[in-house]
Order: sequence, then C-alpha cells, then structure tokens
Amino acid sequence: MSFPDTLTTFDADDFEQLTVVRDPESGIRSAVAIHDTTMGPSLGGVRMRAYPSLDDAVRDAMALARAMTYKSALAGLELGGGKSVIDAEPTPANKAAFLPVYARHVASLGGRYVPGADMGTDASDMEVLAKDVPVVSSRRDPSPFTARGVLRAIGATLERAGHDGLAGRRVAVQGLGKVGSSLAGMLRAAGAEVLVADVDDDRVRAARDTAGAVAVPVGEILAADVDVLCPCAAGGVLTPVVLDALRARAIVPGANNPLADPALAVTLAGRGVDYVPDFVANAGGVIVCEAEVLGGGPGLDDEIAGKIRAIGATAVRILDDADRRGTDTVTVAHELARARLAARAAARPAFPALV
Ligand SMILES: NC(=O)c1ccc[n+]([C@@H]2O[C@H](COP(=O)([O-])OP(=O)(O)OC[C@H]3O[C@@H](n4cnc5c(N)ncnc54)[C@H](O)[C@@H]3O)[C@@H](O)[C@H]2O)c1
Repeated sequence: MSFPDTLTTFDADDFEQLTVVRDPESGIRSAVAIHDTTMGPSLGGVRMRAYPSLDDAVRDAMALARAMTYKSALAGLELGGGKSVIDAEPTPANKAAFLPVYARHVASLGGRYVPGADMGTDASDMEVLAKDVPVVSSRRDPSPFTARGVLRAIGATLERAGHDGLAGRRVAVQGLGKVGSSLAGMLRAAGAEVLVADVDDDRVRAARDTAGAVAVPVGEILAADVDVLCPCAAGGVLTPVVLDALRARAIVPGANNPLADPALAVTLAGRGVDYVPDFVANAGGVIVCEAEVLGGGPGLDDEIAGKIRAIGATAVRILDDADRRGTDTVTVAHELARARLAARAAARPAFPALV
C-alpha cells in the first residue's frame, strides 16, 4: 500500500488522541482530533472541505478541537473538545462515498468523540453517521442558539461600556448565513441599527427586506463606524490591515477563529477595543448540542436559556479581568478555561465516553 501524502510532525503535546484514516479503496482521508476529555466526551463538528494537503487538514482539526475544549469549559458544559475533518469537497458523490467510511472511523473511537455539523456538513449528514455512530449531535440546527449567545455577549458588552442595551446602537454583521441572518433579525428586534454584508446578494436582500438591515459593500463592512462588529462568515478575517482600518469599539464574533493571528488580541487590547473571544461568544450552538446528546429532564429549556444568558456574564468577567490586569481577553479566557479543567481533572476519570 502506498500513501501519496506524508504527515509531518505536529505539536500535539496537549492532545489526548489523534487518528488519521487513509483508505485506498474509498479514497477517503479523514482525521479526528480529540484534544481533551477532562470535562466529558469530546464534541465538535465534522468539517468537509478540500485542503491543500493532509497536513493542513490535520492542523485545522487540531486547532478547532483545542478551541472546542476552551469553548465548552467556559460555557460550563460536561463536554470535552474534539473536531474532525474529511479532506474532500462536500459534494453529494463524495458524501455518498466517504461518510459511511468516516462513520466507522468515529465508531472505532468508542464514544470518545461526538460528531456534529460544521462547514460542509449538515443535519442530514448526521443522520447518515447515526447508522454507525452511537451518539451524534446537530440533528437539529444549532445556529439560532449560536446567534442568541452572540446577542447576549453583544448586549453585555454594550452595557459594560455604559450603554442602556441595544436600542439605538449600531452593529455590523459580516456574513448572513445560518448564524448572521438569525443574529441580524434578533438585533433589529432589540432596536439596534444593523449594517450587513454578504457575498450572496440574495441574502443581503432578505436581511434588508425582512430584518430592516442596511446593506454595506462587502469590502467596507469590517471598517464600518459601529459600536460592535460581528464577523459571522469565515475565520481569519481580522488581519493587521483590517485592524488598522477598524472603527468599531467592540468585536463580538459569531465566526470561529476570526483573528488571523491570536496575538492580534494584544493589538486590540492596546487600542482599547473590547474583544470578546469567539469561543466565548459563539458557544450557544454547543450548549444546545450538549442538551441534545446528554439529555435532561423537563427543565431542559430553562437550563439551555440559563447557559446562554451566562455567556454575557462570562464575556464581562473576561473583559474586566483583562482591563484590570492590563492584558488581552484571549489570554484571560484561556487561563480561565485551563483553571476550570485543572480543577475538574482531579475529580474525573480519564477517557469518559458516551456509548
Ligand atoms: N452554525 C453554528 O451554529 C456555528 C457555531 C459556532 C461557530 N460558527 C461559525 O460561524 C461562522 C458562520 O457560520 P454559519 O453556520 O452561519 O455559516 P454559513 O455558511 O451558513 O454562512 C456564512 C455566510 O458568510 C458569507 N460570506 C462568505 N464570505 C464572505 C465575505 N467575504 N464577506 C461577507 N460574507 C461572506 C456566505 O455567503 C454565507 O452567507 C463560521 O465561521 C462558523 O464556523 C457557526
């Protein structure tokens, strides 16, 4: 058997488990990265996209898995962090060929990783996986809950800055997909003035017609003169060039990993911009996934609502701590998550699994 790709050495010291499958018969190349299961079974989406190389695919899975550990720990969930990738375009033909093989890859992990929808996959793909994988998440779309969490973080950030809620505040939303379109509607309902941009004109029209949003050219949204900027499209959009032109007073992302380089959080702190880390603001989706896979009694909806409300309080705590210590919010959020993991580690058996 010969493999066309070689894997280089990864900086994986903090990872519990990394499995890569290359099956010559189907042609699949998939990776599952389990970062940390201190808090519970690792949960994270299945990203399906064609990567430049297998190395890039594995690296993406690892970075996203690590962020899931922090996200779930900061949201107070009984979940660890994991993520997986299938290195292929998300076409119907590729899904038909690869998802059953990928399902067996996940099933071989014995419940230590719970897959969910991510870029390139959706609820219908989770139904395919469910034939072989005992526990899957995202069988209902978590995006409206993600948007609700981002809304809480925006409201709390504005109140902390001395504003009386969202009414009359200006908020820019980049990307009107599942999260951004929900968020734009919620912001308008709360009385905010909402500026939007998307590369898809139909989505912009829909936001203008149904949510009363104001359309802004795609190239201008990140530099809009607003109280809060919400990147809700791809990751990596906040580059040094974008930050030079930034006029927003705060950034509250729906998108994962919006900073092109995590060190840019220091730049934002230096400029006095309130930056709520993405893995704090966009945790609403994983909160509802926890409820989906761990279940609960009649009070479950209240529990979900409480955890989503708590996103606002966590955002304020992190902004306050960063100000007090003269550091950036990503550093503070990572430290807080690590402290929670350390406190739990002593009291929890290694390798919890859902079977
Ligand atoms: N869906 C969730 O529950 C969830 C949870 C956590 C994080 N996220 C993150 O939030 C982001 C959005 O997720 P989604 O589910 O809404 O995705 P989506 O694919 O439904 O929407 C993305 C939108 O961004 C638009 N877009 C792409 N490039 C753009 C650009 N340069 N300028 C303006 N618009 C652009 C697309 O046309 C699309 O409408 C992603 O980064 C995702 O990883 C989503």
